[in-house]
Amino acid sequence: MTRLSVNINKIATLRNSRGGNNPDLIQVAKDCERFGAQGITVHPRPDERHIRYNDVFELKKIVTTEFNIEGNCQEQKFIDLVLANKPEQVTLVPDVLGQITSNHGWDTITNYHYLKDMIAVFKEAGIRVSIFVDPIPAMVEGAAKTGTDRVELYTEGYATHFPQGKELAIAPYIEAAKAAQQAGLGLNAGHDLDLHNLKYFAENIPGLLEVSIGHALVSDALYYGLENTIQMYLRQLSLTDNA
Ligand SMILES: CC(=O)[C@@H](O)[C@H](O)COP(=O)(O)O
Ligand SMILES: NCC(=O)COP(=O)(O)O
Repeated sequence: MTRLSVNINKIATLRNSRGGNNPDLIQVAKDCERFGAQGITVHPRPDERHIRYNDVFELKKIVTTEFNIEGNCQEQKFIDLVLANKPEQVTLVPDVLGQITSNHGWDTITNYHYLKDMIAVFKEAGIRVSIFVDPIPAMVEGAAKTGTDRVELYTEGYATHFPQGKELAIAPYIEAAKAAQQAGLGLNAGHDLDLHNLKYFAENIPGLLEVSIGHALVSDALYYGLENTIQMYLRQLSLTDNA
């Protein structure tokens, strides 16, 4: 079954909005795991708008499932943070400063040499590496040459087009997933996955190992409660006969 990694960025957004420690990010991470989350994902950004660099050190002490740190390795502070905490996985995302959120994957062809060197640093430290890519087979094939362990398919396009036609929305992702399988890459996915579109995605994408979900899950938890929401997402994944 595809694993669910809960991205807790938006818990940190709420915490930071009042300057205190409510909600307590560390306690929420512990509870997410207790409620069934199979991983915790954070995406510390240079402006620390939500996850702070110090949060990562505290989370490393308590995460017992899989810790996935996402971010832009073009920032030395991010590299140092990951190497100091050695999470189970690092996901490299080509954000530029000031982006409201992540909105594109790596060009793994033009960035081949840079990614190959960067990935080697993290793998030398014993950290599994995933790189964020658009659902383009050539980008997946390019990723395979960099030595990465996995790719994470950027799923905003799927989520945006899903309501208009799920078959068309998922088509590029199936092709990209097949390219990952042919290249021997592990496959993750994330961004804007939610309770409406998750099951169809997971049951049609071959070899999907992990989804990381945050924004919609935390928003849903406002209505359904965090424990119930995590289990609703897990049910969407367990109901799928993963392709
Ligand atoms: C890489 C990606 O799509 C998400 O993991 C990202 O972490 C979302 O970041 P925000 O929570 O800052 O929108
Ligand atoms: N890598 C995707 C992620 O961690 C969460 O993305 P979102 O669900 O907040 O859009």
